[in-house]
Amino acid sequence: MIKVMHLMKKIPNGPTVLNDITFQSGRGELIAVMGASGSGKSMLLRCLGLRESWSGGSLWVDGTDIFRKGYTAKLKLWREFAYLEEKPALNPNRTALKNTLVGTRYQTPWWRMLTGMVRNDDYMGAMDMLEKVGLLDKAHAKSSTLSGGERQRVAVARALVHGARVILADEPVTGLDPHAAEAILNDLRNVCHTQGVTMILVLSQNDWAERFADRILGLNEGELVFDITGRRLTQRERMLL
Ligand SMILES: Nc1ncnc2c1ncn2[C@@H]1O[C@H](COP(=O)(O)OP(=O)(O)OP(=O)(O)O)[C@@H](O)[C@H]1O
Repeated sequence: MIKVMHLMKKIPNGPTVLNDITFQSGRGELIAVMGASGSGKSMLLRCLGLRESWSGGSLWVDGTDIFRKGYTAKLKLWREFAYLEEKPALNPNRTALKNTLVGTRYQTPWWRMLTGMVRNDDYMGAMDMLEKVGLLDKAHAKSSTLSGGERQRVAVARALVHGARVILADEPVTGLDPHAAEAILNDLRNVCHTQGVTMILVLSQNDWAERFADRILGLNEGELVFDITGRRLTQRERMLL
């Protein structure tokens, strides 16, 4: 479904941050990206979400070469690939439910962006999605009262309600207590497997990646040093990070 071929990112007058990254991912996979600080994890996500230009390489989604297809293909990708920052921007005065219903700029009609008006079907869809990410009991809480992890999950629910098929999230559980982090990763994995959504997450802890991800990509100094499926890392692989 997603095929990344020879992705290269060079900062103008600066370093090469990603070099010759090639991998594929299937529908409904949860993929963890691991690597030391500065290895290029955030840049990889930003490049996949087209938040950064590519210096080289090609991106194929469902058989379409995105860079060759021009603006319409990119627009489709911006709609379908949700890039979630470490601290997603939510309206603090709106409830979790309203924030879920009102999407980001590429996903929401202008009148809904301004007014927050919703239809009944949309309302039920958003409640379903909040339930799937384990937040039904917080649906009517103002987002300013939610924890960092809960806000991340509202952002995930919002992306899913607005038709995201791929979610790119940078350290979605960093800073949470281990128990909460594991519960969230469990919810996210269920969403992948039941909704056919692909998630590519930067995860800082090896054991979370090993326990929850279907695949693990390892980055070191901008290079992909391993791409493993369905098993734990070997000692040698750990040393590569
Ligand atoms: N605009 C930029 N100009 C120069 N260097 C940059 C720029 N953006 C990123 N870099 C460099 O690219 C490298 C990778 O950055 P990136 O943020 O992707 O790392 P990371 O693996 O996500 O790190 P961390 O775990 O600390 O967040 C770093 O060395 C960073 O300094």
